[in-house]
This record gives sequence, structure tokens and C-alpha cells, in this order.
Amino acid sequence: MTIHQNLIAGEWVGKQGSENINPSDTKNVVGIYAQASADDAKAAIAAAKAAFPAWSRSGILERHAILKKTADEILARKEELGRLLSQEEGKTLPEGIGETIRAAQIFDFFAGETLRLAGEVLPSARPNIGVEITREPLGPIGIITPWNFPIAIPAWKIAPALAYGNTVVFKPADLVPGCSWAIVDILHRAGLPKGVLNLVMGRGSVVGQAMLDSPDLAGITFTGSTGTGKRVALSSIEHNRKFQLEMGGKNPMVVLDDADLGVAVEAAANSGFFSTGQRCTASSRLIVTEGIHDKFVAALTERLSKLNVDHALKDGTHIGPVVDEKQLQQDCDYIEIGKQEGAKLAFGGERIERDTPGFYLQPTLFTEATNQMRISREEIFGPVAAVIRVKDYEEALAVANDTPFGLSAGIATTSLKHATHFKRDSEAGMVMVNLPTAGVDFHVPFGGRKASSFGPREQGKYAAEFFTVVKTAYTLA
Ligand SMILES: NC(=O)C1=CN([C@@H]2O[C@H](COP(=O)(O)OP(=O)(O)OC[C@H]3O[C@@H](n4cnc5c(N)ncnc54)[C@H](OP(=O)(O)O)[C@@H]3O)[C@@H](O)[C@H]2O)C=CC1
Ligand SMILES: O=C(O)CCC(=O)C(=O)O
Repeated sequence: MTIHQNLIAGEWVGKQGSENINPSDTKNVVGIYAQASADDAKAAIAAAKAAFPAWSRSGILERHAILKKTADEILARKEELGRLLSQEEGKTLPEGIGETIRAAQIFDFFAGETLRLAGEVLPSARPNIGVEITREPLGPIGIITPWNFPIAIPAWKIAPALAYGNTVVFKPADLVPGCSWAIVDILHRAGLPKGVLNLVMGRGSVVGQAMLDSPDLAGITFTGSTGTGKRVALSSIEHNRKFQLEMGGKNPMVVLDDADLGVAVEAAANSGFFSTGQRCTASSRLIVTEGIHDKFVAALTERLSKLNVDHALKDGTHIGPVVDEKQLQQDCDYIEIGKQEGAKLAFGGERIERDTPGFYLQPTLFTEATNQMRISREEIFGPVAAVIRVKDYEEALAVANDTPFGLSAGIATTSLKHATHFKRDSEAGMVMVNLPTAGVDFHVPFGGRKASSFGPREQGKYAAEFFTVVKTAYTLA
């Protein structure tokens, strides 16, 4: 197999590689991908620094053309890239293709943003002085991404970074380098000058850590675990660097007595179990009022019994495998913890075997859980959810907000009063009414509160807050 190399200063480099393994079939090697060293990371940072002055002054038509060309190629290759995504991460093929289309839409959106860059001209408080407020690119940016959205998250960090005139050192998750390599290859061929985008595939503890330790990155944008997020934060304060963190969630889905049962069950099944529950926006706390509780549990259990867990590329698969053995072990550990804490296992809970050797786990539903249990407080990141029974809307809202996290929150109700109140009083960055807590648009802000996020929002025009720095200029007339 040929080795997919890293891109540093416009050159494909790297002779040592590691296997990218398919979680649906561990005998299937998706490809061999280079492993960068700490020195490679330093070289990539130096290249991004050297390329910054020219790229930050590049014309908007050049940036627009490169991003638009990238969007068009990703869209044209959506079946192939969606398949690669499903093969390396384990999402079902429709989910893989859907995420690939989303990546194309993101590049398309930020191609447009290059043509909408704007500032403000204001009168000064003093006579005969003009004030201009402009946004300038930040500098070389470090991008560190997780494994659960192998193409969309790299897209929503790389596209705005380049659109606003920054250069990039990009470290994708070691588990899923395939889609990242593919989009870097597309951007490179679309005409990015040398050093503007550098790819350093490899281990977080080596390559990522070298990025954190560098004084030459002007910003780091990170999505992943709370633990690594803290490292990014501490190192960034040390180096006086801007940083943006998207971390975990323990997202609530409230179901009220007046909910449409079908809508509530569909939203819960999607939020908790689709994409194998491996979404930071997944809902793992289903907070259900007494009057609908038993009907909801019966209908959701019935719905789960109809979901096929199988090879991600197989027709008719609803839930693919868990991403790897380590994550599967974490899911199984939490299932044991839930049982020991006294929650009732209403569905699933077992590892299962299929025709191919993979990391398959039944969708798992606990009932009779309390909000104090570890399964209700800690992010599991698998197809595991727990139902918490509550008296009324007021208790449901209090339980929903009683969490260290605050990414997304959902409510299923036909009451305008409760929906309106929940939208206002939920302590989450994103609120969904009669919709799953996961699965967001590409052109509006994404992010949370409390331990879920730090720094400006990602996506849409709000991305400019992180990827640019504001300058105020005064001129005597
Ligand atoms: N909010 C979200 O979207 C996500 C949340 N998670 C949560 O995190 C848990 C663990 O997942 P995991 O993949 O281990 O998350 P990590 O935080 O370890 O991984 C996220 C990214 O950070 C990199 N990284 C790891 N260590 C360092 C370091 N010292 N310096 C710089 N970068 C580093 C990783 O590299 P590499 O993987 O190559 O080692 C990866 O690219 C999950 O079970 C889940 O709870 C996970 C993924 C996404
Ligand atoms: O729910 C989504 O669409 C996005 C989720 C996400 O970004 C994540 O899980 O990291």
C-alpha cells in the first residue's frame, strides 16, 4: 500500500506510517498514513509562519477561487469520500455521505465569506478625526480535531482559517486521518501557496503536544475531550495565544406530557443513538414527565429493537460500530457503572458479533436513573442513554440545567409556553424544540456554555470572532 504523506511547506513528506483500521471490520486496512514527529510539527509551524505575510495580504478572489474549487470537488466526490469516512470512523454510509456534503457546504459558505469581508467607518468623539474598525487575520493557527466528525470538523476549522487570511498547521485525530488527508490534497491541488496549509498526521501526545508547546502559533482551535482541552488552555495562556475549545456534552432531552409521542421518540432515538451516540451533541439524559413516562419508554424501546447494528457500509444498517476498542471498553464500563448505581437496564447493554470482526454494541437504554448517577453526569460518548423521571416541567428544566456541561438541549412539547420558556431558560448554547439535540446547520453559530466550550462560537459568520483580530485606526482629517 502507498503511504499517504504529510504536507509540510508544500512538499509531501514522511516515510513512516501506521495503519488506518476499519472499525466495522478490523481485518480491513483503509490505508497507510504517515506519522509525523515533533520535529515535523516544528517544521510545519515554521512553514505556516513564513507563509503568513503573503497569504494574509492575498487577494479575496484568490482565496474565493481556492475554497470554491475545494467545495466543488468535495461535492463531486461525495459518494467516494462518504464511503471513506464510513470506512474509517464507522458511521453509516448515508451519515458519511451527509457529513461529506456538509463539508462541501462549509467550504462553499466560507468561499462566500471572502467576498463579504467588511469593516466599519465611524465618526470620532473628537472633531476632525475619522475612526476605522477592521478585522485582520490572526497568524499561523493550530487546528486539532477529534475522530467523530472526520470531515466536517476539519472543514469548519480550516475553511474560516484560510478565508480570513490565516495560515494553518492541521493535526487530525490519529484514528481517522483518511478524510483529512483527502481534503488537504484537494486544497493543495486547488492552488494554495506553499506553507499556507500544513498537514501533520500523528499522535496527539507527540504532534499535538509540539503544537501546544510552540510559541509561534497565534491561535489554537481544538475539539475533543475536556482533559486535552484543558492542556490547550493552559499552554495557550503560557504562550499568550488565542484559543477556542469545543469539548464534551451531557445533553438533556426533555419530554413533556403534552408531547407528540412519535416526535419525541424519533428525536430521542436520533439524539441518543444515531452516529453510534458518538456526537458531543448527543442526548444521553432523557428527562421525562410522569404522565407520558411509561408510554415513552415502551415506544422508544420498541424503536430501538428495530435498529440494525451492523457494518457501516451495509445496506439497511442504522447504527455502525463504536470507533475502536478503547471507546467500546469505555461504553461497556459505563453500562456496568449504571447497573451498579441502580439504574434499570431497559434495552441492550451487550457487545454483539456480526459477520465481520468489529466493535459492535447494542443501543442501550437505562430507566429509573437519577441525575446524580455517574451515567447522568459524565460523558459516555457511545450509544447509551438514561431516562430520568420527573414530576413536571419545572423539575424537568431544573434537572436539564443541573449538569457541568451546556452544549445543546432539547424539548419535545406541543406547548408554546413551555417551548418558549425552555428556549430562554435552558443553560445550553444550542436549544432544539421537537428536534434532535444533534445534527446542526452549517451556516449558524455552533458552541456551548459551562464546561462544554470556551471562546468564540464556531461556524457561520460568527467564526470571524476567533479567526480574526479587530483593529481600530484613528486618522486626523
Ligand atoms: N467534543 C467532542 O466532539 C469530542 C469529545 N470526545 C470525548 O473525549 C473522549 C476521549 O476521546 P479522545 O479521542 O481520546 O480525545 P482527545 O481529546 O484525546 O482527542 C482529540 C484530539 O486531541 C489530540 N490530542 C491528544 N492528546 C493531545 C495533547 N497532549 N496535545 C495536543 N493534542 C492532543 C488527539 O490526538 P490523537 O487522537 O491523534 O492522539 C486528537 O486529535 C471521548 O470518549 C469523548 O468523551 C472525543 C472526541 C470528540
Ligand atoms: O451534531 C452535530 O451536527 C455536530 C456534532 C459535533 O460537532 C460533535 O459531536 O463534535
